[in-house]
Amino acid sequence: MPTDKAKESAAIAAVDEHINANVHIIGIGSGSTIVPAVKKIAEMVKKDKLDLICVPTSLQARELILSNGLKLGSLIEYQELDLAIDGADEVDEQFNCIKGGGGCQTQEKLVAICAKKFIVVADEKKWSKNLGDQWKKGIPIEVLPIAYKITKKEIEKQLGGEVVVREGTEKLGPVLTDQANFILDWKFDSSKVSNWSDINTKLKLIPGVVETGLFINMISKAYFGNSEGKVQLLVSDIILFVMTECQLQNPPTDGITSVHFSPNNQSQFLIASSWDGSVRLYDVNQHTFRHTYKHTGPVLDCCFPDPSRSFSGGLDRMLKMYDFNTQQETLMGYHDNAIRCVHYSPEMNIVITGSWDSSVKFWDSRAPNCLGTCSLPDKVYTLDSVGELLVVGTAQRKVSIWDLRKINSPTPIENRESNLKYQTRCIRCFPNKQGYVLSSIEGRVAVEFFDSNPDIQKKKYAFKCHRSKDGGIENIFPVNAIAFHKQHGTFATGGSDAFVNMWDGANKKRLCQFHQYPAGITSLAFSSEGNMLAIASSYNYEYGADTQLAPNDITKNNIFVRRVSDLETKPK
Ligand SMILES: O=C[C@H](O)[C@H](O)[C@H](O)COP(=O)(O)O
Repeated sequence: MPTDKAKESAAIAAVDEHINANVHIIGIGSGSTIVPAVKKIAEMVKKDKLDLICVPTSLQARELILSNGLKLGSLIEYQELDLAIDGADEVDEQFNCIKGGGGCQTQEKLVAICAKKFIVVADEKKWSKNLGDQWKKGIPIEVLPIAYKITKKEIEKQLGGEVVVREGTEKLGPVLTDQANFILDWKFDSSKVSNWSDINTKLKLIPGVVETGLFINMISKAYFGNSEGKVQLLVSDIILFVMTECQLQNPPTDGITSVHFSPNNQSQFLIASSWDGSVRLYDVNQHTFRHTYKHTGPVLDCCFPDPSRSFSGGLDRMLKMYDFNTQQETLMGYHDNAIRCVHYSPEMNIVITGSWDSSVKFWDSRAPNCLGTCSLPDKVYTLDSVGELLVVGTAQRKVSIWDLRKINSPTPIENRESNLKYQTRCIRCFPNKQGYVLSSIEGRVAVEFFDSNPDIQKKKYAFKCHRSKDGGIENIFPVNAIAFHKQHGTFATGGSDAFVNMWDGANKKRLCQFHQYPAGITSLAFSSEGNMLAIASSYNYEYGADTQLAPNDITKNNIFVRRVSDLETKPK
């Protein structure tokens, strides 16, 4: 259902941003939008071993906390909450909010005032210019049962409009709140209201009123999701940024090996190569699939030197160039075994291929012309270049560094061994040309430097990631993908645990973790502007036929395009 998707994306974006190891006591709101938020909180608590106590705003919230295995607290024990996350019936541009459409007010407001931050999650239809533009059911007001007729009369007398006693649907008579009070819904003429704070004060001064569903000046941040999974974030009546996560339609039908945005600040297009033998072109802005071309076997890598041309190679050993404008393909040449890596060096304007035939070849990007070949000690698994430097990772944990200015008579500048004990999976160079990040199949990442000066070499380090603990057993996942954010120098890693982490390598810190994707992450790419991250999620055969252990739905191959913010990608 589109609304469910909208609610879920808002809930997940808020939880992703606010729940971490520094948060210990939180308020849990009521309604339908809070349901995916609590599910996500429970996942994070389990995965990151968070010590979190949840204070409910209603009986529904209490049940939600308990059924998701979270620790329950109460306002009797805790009056200082790190934050509260709750749904809303309407939020206006002044940050006023109506709540209580589902029958809660007093407990919700108590939780909200105890929280240092009050975070609202809702679908985009709840966001309006003025209260009452969207929400037509009136302001919910909790009143003492004995006083309901008096308060109804008094509200109508003082404020005009019409007050309706909220009735149950399956049982005759007024609805009871969690505090066993009645609810009046005050239907007002929004054109006559200019100051919601005054209205709230007037309502609260009427005898018999316990609490109102008007939340004035209480929201710290509000997240609004839409049916495409876009989330808009509202902070003090300014839209700070738009976070988008959309899933591309018509994804590859088998494992996705590589994704790349078109370069030069024209990130409208994205290409993806796959084990299904295809290279697909998508228009990211329009969310449309544009075109595909085929190889005669699985395609293991591709690159996108300009918005109209791609290069690709795979098990059929061929390097192909494809022009999306003319829809013509050119066979550039062959390797003696599968082509595992296809990379474009913008600085040298050449295409570089690495193969399981233990060689790397350099290609003229304009014509089928091989410019040089270099021999490697073993099968090439990964390569990347920055400026004139090329780094190649092969089987047997070998790493060699080459000078791209000498491709006619290539000899390595340096041969190294990976600092990680297990097979190399991915290497990506720092945009500042000082080093590279290398990941292995054993949930670990190494940060390495080119300069052999011992003082610089002292700075290298490695860290564990993409691991989880389950009943005392540590699950360790391959780190398949690395992508640098060129503007901030930070990087993302994607693992077979289906998670994407953002790292600040210089300060040795994790910046954030996105939600878990349906299957392992096989490729990541930032757009050249740094505002989007493409995330390929597909089964990578780590579990062979024993797919019981594999995360979620291994039959799906998906490409997600996430609009990323500075909050997620910039060093703090
Ligand atoms: O009384 C109910 C609460 O105020 C809810 O948080 C509010 O009605 C929004 O609910 P939903 O998330 O189901 O739209």
